[in-house]
Amino acid sequence: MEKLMIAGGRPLRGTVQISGAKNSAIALIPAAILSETAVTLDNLPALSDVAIYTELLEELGSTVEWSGDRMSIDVSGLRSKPMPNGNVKKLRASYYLMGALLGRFGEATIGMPGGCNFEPRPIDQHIKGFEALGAQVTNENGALHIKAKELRGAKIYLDVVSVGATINIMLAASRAKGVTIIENAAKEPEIIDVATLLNSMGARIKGAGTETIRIEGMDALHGCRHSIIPDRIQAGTYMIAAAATRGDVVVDNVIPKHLEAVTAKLQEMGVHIYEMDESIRVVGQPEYESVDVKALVYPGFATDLQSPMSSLLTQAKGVSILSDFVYSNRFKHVPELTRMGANIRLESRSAIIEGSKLSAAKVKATDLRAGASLVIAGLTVEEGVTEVTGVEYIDRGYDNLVTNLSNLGAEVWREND
Ligand SMILES: CC(=O)N[C@H]1[C@@H](OP(=O)(O)OP(=O)(O)OC[C@H]2O[C@@H](n3ccc(=O)[nH]c3=O)[C@H](O)[C@@H]2O)O[C@H](CO)[C@@H](O)[C@@H]1O
Ligand SMILES: C=C(OP(=O)(O)O)C(=O)O
Repeated sequence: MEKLMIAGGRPLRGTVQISGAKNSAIALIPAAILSETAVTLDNLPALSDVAIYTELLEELGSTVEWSGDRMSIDVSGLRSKPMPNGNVKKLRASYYLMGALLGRFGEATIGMPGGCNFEPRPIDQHIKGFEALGAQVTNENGALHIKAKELRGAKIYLDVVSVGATINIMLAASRAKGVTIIENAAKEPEIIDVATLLNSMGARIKGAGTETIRIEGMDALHGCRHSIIPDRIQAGTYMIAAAATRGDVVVDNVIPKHLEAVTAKLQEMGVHIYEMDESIRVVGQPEYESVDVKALVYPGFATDLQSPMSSLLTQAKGVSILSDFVYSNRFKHVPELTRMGANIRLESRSAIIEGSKLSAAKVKATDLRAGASLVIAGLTVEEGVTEVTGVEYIDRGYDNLVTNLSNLGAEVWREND
C-alpha cells in the first residue's frame, strides 16, 4: 500500500488538463455489452475503476484493445456468465452489468456492488426497474440473479432520484420490446453521455437530462465510436484546491455549464472565476467569506464535491454550514480534518465548519472524495508534511494526481506505507 505525502503551503499555479469522467466511463464500458459489434470509446481516464471494468469485460469473453486513452471493445465472444464475487465487489458501478447483461442476454447473476461505502447505498430502485421490465430478481447468496423470458417496456417512477437506477434501466430498456418511460429520472450529465452512446449504437432515447426519459427498445444495437465527457468532479476538485491554496489555476478541457454550482459557490466566497469556452480560471484570494452549501442532485452542488468543499470552508472567515441531501452521512473525512486542526461539528446531515488554520498530520482516506478532501487540506498546511493513507481510494477517481499537482507547483509524492 502507498501513501501520499504533501508538503503544503504552496499556491497552485498553472494549467491542469481534465480527463474523461469516471462516472461516464464506468457506465459506457458496460453499455458496449448491448452492441452486436465493436464499440470504441475515446478520452478514457486512467483510473483503477476503468482497469477493473476492462477485466470484467474480458472475464465475460470480450476482447479489449487499448491505444492511449482509446479503448476498443470487441463483443463477439461475449456471454452472460455468473459473477457473484471477485472484481464486481471492487467497484460500485459493477451494478451496470446487471442492466447490460439483462438487456443483451435476458439473464445476469452479479454480486452486490462494492465502491465507496461511506453509508449504506441500496439498489432497490434498480431492482424495481428490472422487475417492471418483466424480470424476476432473486438473491442467491449475496448475488442478484435477474432473469426475464422477454423484457417489455414499462412506465417506471423512481421513488428516489438515482443516477445508477436511471442508467441501469436505460441499459436494459434499450433492448426491451416496446417503450419504457422513466419518471423522476436523474439529470446528471453522465446520463446524457450514456444516452448519446446508446443512440449512436442505434437506440432511440429521448429526454436524457430531464426528469422524463423515453426509451424505445430495439432488437439489436451496433458498434460506434464515442468520446467521453470531461470529469466535472475532478475539475471541481482542482477548482476547490486552487481556491484553498490561494493559487491561480486554469482548469482545462471542461464543460463550464457542468460546473455552475461549484463556480457560483466559489464566487459567493470571494474567489475570482473566469469562464472560457472549455476552461475555467480560478484565482484565489487572501480571505474568503463563509457560505452555506447544500449538496443536491444535479444541477445542484454535487455530493461528490461536498468533502473537498469542506476543506476549503476551513479556510473561510466565520461559520459555514455544509449539508448533504443526497448522502446524509457522507462525513468520514470530518474526524480526519479535525485531526489536522479543523473546527467542525456534525449535526444531522450537516457539517458546521468554523474557519481555522490546519496543521500537518497523519490521516486516512476511507473513501474516494474523503481522500480528495484530505489532499486539499494538506495542500493548505504551511509547515510539515501531511501523510494521507488509503491512496487506493483516491486512485479510483483521480488519474495522474501527483503529476498534475506537481505541475501546478505542489510538493506531493507517493511513498510505500
Ligand atoms: C458510479 C456512479 O455514478 N457513482 C455516482 C452515483 O452513485 P449512485 O448511482 O450509486 O447514487 P444514486 O444516485 O443512486 O444515489 C442517490 C441517493 O439515492 C439513494 N438510492 C439510490 C438507489 C436506490 O436504488 N435506492 C436508493 O435509496 C442512495 O442511497 C442515495 O441517497 O451517483 C452519486 C450521487 O450523485 C454519486 O455520489 C456517485 O459518484
Ligand atoms: C462515490 C463515488 O463513486 P462510486 O459511486 O463509484 O463509489 C464518487 O465518485 O465519489
